[in-house]
Formats: sequence, C-alpha cells, structure tokens
Amino acid sequence: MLSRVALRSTSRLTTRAFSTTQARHTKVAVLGAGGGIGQPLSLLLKSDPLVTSLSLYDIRGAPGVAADVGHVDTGSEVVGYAADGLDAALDGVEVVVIPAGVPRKPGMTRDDLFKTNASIVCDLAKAVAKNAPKAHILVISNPVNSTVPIVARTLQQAGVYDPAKLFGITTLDVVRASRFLAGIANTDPIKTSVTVVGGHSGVTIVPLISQSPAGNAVKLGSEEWKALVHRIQYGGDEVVKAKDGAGSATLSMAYAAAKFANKLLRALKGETGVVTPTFVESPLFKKEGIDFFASNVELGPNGVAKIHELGKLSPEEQELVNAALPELKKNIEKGYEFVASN
Ligand SMILES: NC(=O)C1=CN([C@@H]2O[C@H](COP(=O)(O)OP(=O)(O)OC[C@H]3O[C@@H](n4cnc5c(N)ncnc54)[C@H](O)[C@@H]3O)[C@@H](O)[C@H]2O)C=CC1
Ligand SMILES: O=C([O-])CC(=O)C(=O)O
Repeated sequence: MLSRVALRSTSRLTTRAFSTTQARHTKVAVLGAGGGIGQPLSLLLKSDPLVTSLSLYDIRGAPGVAADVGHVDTGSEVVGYAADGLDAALDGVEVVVIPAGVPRKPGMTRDDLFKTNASIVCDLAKAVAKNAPKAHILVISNPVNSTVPIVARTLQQAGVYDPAKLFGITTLDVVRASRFLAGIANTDPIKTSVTVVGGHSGVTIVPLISQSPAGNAVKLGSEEWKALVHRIQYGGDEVVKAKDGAGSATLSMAYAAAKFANKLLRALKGETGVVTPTFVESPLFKKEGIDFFASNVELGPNGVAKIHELGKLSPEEQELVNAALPELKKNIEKGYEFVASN
C-alpha cells in the first residue's frame, strides 16, 4: 500500500488565500529528502515563499522529514512519500531536485561514487520521465559530471529530453569561491561574486577570479592565486576530511541548492536578468566533443534562456580550462556509456 503522509502546514483558508496572491503554483519535489542534504534542503525550500507545494521522497525517512518540516509556519503544503511512493511524489511537479545517492568517504574521488549513484540517478530519471516529463531537473548527486549526462540520455530514450530543463548544481563551487575570495579580499562574501565554470570535480572546477571585481582589486600573487584556486577545486575534500567518514558537505550544499532553486523559481515566474553558473548541455565546447559545460546561464520562464560565453580569461585561467576539458569529456562519456549498456 502506498504510504503517504499529508501534512498541511496551514489551514485551508490560509492556503487558498496564499494561492490567489501568487502568480503561479510551484510544486517542488526533493528525491533523497531523508538524507544529509535532503533534510536541510527540504527545510530551506519550505522557507522559500516561491515554493507553494513540497513533495518529499526517499527510500527511507521522508514521511518523518515531511511531518517535521511541515510544521514550519510558511504557506506551502508538504507531503512525504515512502519508498513505494515515487510516482505519486512526482505528480504535478514542476521542479525536481535530486540529492539521492551515496556521499564520499575520505580517500574517495567523486568518480568512485559512480558505481552506486549512476543507477540511482538513472532510475529516478526514468520516474521523472514517466510522471513529470516537463519538469525542470536539478541534479546534485555525484559525480555531477556524469550523472547529468545520465539523466539527459535517460530522458532522451524516453522521448522527453529538453536540454533547457536539466541542470547540474555547481552552486556550491560558486558559494565557496565567493567565501574564500572574500576572506582574502576582506569583502562581504554575498557581494563577492565569482563565476565558476567547467564541471564539478577537482580540475574541472575552474574559478574565473580575474573576472571578479574583488579578485582584481586584491591583486593576488601567483602562489596566492594557485592556493585559492586549489582550495575552491578541492573544497569538497576539506569537508570530507573534517567529517572523517561521516559523509561530505550537506549543510552548505543544501544552502547552495536552495539558492539555485530560488533563482530558477524567480526566472520561471518571469523575473529577467537571473544569471548564474550551472552545468548544462552547452554549445561552448561541443566542437571538442564535450556536450555539457558549466558557465554563466541566464534563466528564463522555460529554464535555460541563454548560455554565456566564458568571456576574457587570464592565461592561467585558460590553462585551467584546457586541463578541465579532457577530464570532463571522460566523465561525460562514462555517463553516456552507462545508459547505453543498461
Ligand atoms: N553537487 C554538489 O555540489 C554536491 C553533491 N553531493 C552529493 O549529493 C549526494 C547526497 O549526499 P548526502 O545527502 O550527504 O548523502 P546521504 O547518504 O546523507 O543521503 C542520501 C539519501 O539518498 C537516499 N537514496 C538512496 N537511494 C535512493 C533512491 N533510489 N531514491 C531516493 N532516495 C534515495 C538515501 O536513503 C539517503 O537518505 C551524494 O552523491 C553527494 O556526493 C554532495 C555535496 C555537494
Ligand atoms: O566533495 C564531495 O564529495 C561533495 C561535493 O561534491 C562537494 O562538497 O563539493
């Protein structure tokens, strides 16, 4: 039997009043809502007034998370679904966020997660294709450089792939870059924007410090620049090491995903000028055989509205891009091969 816990956080009267004042209803699903990222992400999405309905799914624990988060005094409705409730969880959903999958332990690379997470993500993509084929999909599960191509190919096989609606979430790299640069430049991190391009692992993470006003103003020496780039590229390892076997970044990741989701929801509602880096199907390096690349993307009412060029790079940044490309190509092809052989 479908185990379903429906918890309305407001009275019907309040819910009705809320929906009449909103330009549109936005139902968001979190797949993997019981996990280290899923739980705080669900809380942050519950706090976002642009989310009117929240659907929480996990193979374990989502009804409990829904019961808990559902008491928060915002207008959205929260429903939790147990393992057998995936189809129902996706019904009518416009935005699907996927943090389902295993995290790293010390000594592992993100690619070491491929064996387990590829099939989890592939199965969830099949369910999205069946139940919410027009949904925007935000992929958090690692390795992002491979899981996003897996979702793309899975949707393609189901005949419902729209590249404008598939995003790999690289926002944590952007958040880290802002925080780490601000620490050096003595600026307010929230106003210290840094564009991070490429992908989401090690050398594929390419921060464009030269394009950041704070990065320019602080005039980093070569060693300082290298250390900053390394910290941004391997920020995930810093957390994995500190958690000492208990997983990887969860709280900062939930913050980053909620930040990206809010930008997308604003754009879906018609706000213009919403631009943020994200890993999408991109023309930028198609000639080199690389179908997906993170760069600044303008979001619009249908998802990706415009993919920005990389802009002017310093010679050192150009070298970072050159180093990222072969690794990215390998990761993307690994994702494609998984779908082709399953
Ligand atoms: N894109 C990014 O920047 C980041 C990505 N991650 C990745 O996010 C993923 C999740 O990390 P955590 O939340 O820390 O792991 P976690 O182990 O705490 O939570 C994962 C959740 O996924 C659930 N799950 C497993 N299979 C599922 C399925 N088939 N359907 C639905 N739910 C399923 C588990 O029950 C668990 O609750 C990992 O792959 C991690 O590497 C983590 C940090 C940053
Ligand atoms: O490092 C990890 O495995 C998790 C992650 O993607 C990050 O923190 O950037």
